[in-house]
Amino acid sequence: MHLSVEGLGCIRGGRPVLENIGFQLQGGKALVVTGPNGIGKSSLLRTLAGLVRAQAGTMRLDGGDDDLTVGQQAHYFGHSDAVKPAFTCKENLDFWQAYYGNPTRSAFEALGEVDLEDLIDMPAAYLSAGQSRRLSVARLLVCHRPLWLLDEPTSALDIASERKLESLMAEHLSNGGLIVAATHAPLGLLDPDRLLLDRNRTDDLVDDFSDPADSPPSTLTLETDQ
Ligand SMILES: Nc1ncnc2c1ncn2[C@@H]1O[C@H](COP(=O)(O)OP(=O)(O)OP(=O)(O)O)[C@@H](O)[C@H]1O
Repeated sequence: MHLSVEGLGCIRGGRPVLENIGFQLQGGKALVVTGPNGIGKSSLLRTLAGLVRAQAGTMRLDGGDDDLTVGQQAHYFGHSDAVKPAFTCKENLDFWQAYYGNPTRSAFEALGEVDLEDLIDMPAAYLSAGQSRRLSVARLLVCHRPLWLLDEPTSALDIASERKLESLMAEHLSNGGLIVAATHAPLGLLDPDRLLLDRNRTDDLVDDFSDPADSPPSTLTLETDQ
């Protein structure tokens, strides 16, 4: 499987946020996306997920399902946990499994992986921030989707849960899956490709009060091991 992104651009709030972003990612590899606040890391992940419209460019998952978009073949793990508070942990995972299809682990098994099995019948509203994040991690495990789009996945996780996420990401990659992760923190991924989003320093041309986030990232550094 191979993810190919070329010339990708998106507009948010009427302003260009991403322009001409491109990268290639082989199955079994992770791409770590870094860059300063507001540069467009989350926007890139949301565009890949199909949650923000691509204004320009193409994205393709070769070796995937030609009838599905890239987003339909991806787990999107965003800043907010995709958790329904009135549902129990099991009901949340059962919902996603029924919605996504391609079941892999049961809710009980997935909760066991993130050490939440004792809370299987607890309404998600009563979970702590870290427990809710772990429930979101469990969502990745109940259905197979080859591409994981992870936005700051370790936020709110304790050290043990970070280590667990590391091993789950490694397992996904060793099964030929792909990961695109936006992060400010090390994720413990072995030998990932890297994409740095940055702007050219054209501050002389910009008045003192303009927000640097007003210009889209125009410097793109891509390091691959391919
Ligand atoms: N829903 C939205 N509507 C309009 N503009 C948005 C929206 N979400 C983000 N933006 C703008 O898009 C730009 C990129 O934001 P984005 O969240 O992608 O950055 P980021 O690199 O992920 O930042 P951070 O490191 O702070 O998470 C910012 O200028 C932001 O103001």
